[in-house]
Amino acid sequence: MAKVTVLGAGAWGTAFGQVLADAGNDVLMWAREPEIVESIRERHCNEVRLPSVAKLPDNMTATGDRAEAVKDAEIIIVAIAAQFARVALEEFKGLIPDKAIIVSLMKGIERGTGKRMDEVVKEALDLPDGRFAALSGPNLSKEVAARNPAGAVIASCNPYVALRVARACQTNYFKPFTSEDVIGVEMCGSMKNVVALAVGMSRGAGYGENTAAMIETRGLAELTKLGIAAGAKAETFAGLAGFGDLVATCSSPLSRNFTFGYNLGKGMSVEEATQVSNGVAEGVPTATAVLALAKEVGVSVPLAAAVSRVINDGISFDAMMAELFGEDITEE
Ligand SMILES: NC(=O)C1=CN([C@@H]2O[C@H](COP(=O)(O)OP(=O)(O)OC[C@H]3O[C@@H](n4cnc5c(N)ncnc54)[C@H](OP(=O)(O)O)[C@@H]3O)[C@@H](O)[C@H]2O)C=CC1
Ligand SMILES: O=C(CO)COP(=O)(O)O
Repeated sequence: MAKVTVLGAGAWGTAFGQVLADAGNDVLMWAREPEIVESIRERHCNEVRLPSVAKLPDNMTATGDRAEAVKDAEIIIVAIAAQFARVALEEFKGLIPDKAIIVSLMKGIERGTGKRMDEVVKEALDLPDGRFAALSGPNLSKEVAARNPAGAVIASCNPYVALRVARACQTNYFKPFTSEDVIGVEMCGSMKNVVALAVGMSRGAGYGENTAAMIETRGLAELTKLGIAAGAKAETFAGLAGFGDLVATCSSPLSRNFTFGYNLGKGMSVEEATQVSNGVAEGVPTATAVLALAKEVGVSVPLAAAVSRVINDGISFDAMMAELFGEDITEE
């Protein structure tokens, strides 16, 4: 078993920390707020970000000190809101042990650069490809925290790294699979959030299964096309990180993206929906960020463009659908 550090004690960082602790690792959480550090270290809970868990495992503790957090770590998990990953990780540059493996749990595209989280993490830490892995899948944090059976994909260009991470997080309720398709796993995780926003909007606007199914299907086609153009493998989009996570995120009120979309569909503004959100809705910045990436690789992303119109220009869901439908008849 390994010494594992989790950077970011949000809902998913904490729930995944528990998976790692259940798998027998020594888990050290790093958080920037003293009250979260104190709550995990002294009372074995995270009342702020994961109140559904009454007691975290005893082999899980926390620190607010960056150097202490990573100094002995063999595996370092990054679970920070995607738009802040670069700035947060730059503070750890130079502190990370030479052989440590870095695993990203984040699902987003960086605004301003259009970069995936694998690119952001490697740039921020000056990390070689072979020490990086991305973990993604249908993993609603509250369900994983309740130890409901779940699966995920761990992707790395280095198969030994993927296997090492998989072994470190395998439990009787968490089933990891490995992959070499880092780009595919990253693209699935970030783009499904944009689709979940749109499905949430349709539900909030009062529409039923046909509308949701159309958005999910066309959304999967769009993210597959974009992902392949960015260098991903087609089969990844039919797997846990792709279709699997799309289904979970687009169907559950536990998803912050679905809920954020639902509130927009009911008529809230972006500001109002942000205020009532209980965690980061990564699809909001990603919907716009992905447009830069799509332009760069020459792929049209009508759904992401439409969602970004709702977010940036405040058009309604009905207006968004009217724009998406258009008048042209095209091949599916
Ligand atoms: N929740 C889920 O079900 C799942 C989430 N994910 C992904 O994991 C990532 C994290 O999600 P989750 O934990 O749920 O999100 P939360 O909103 O619960 O937590 C976000 C985390 O990011 C930290 N953070 C934000 N800004 C900074 C900063 N400038 N410096 C340092 N830390 C910062 C927050 O710290 P602070 O508390 O101080 O704000 C917090 O620990 C996201 O990319 C998400 O898409 C993936 C799978 C499942
Ligand atoms: O990624 C997730 C489930 O796999 C969590 O989705 P939200 O970030 O929308 O809560």
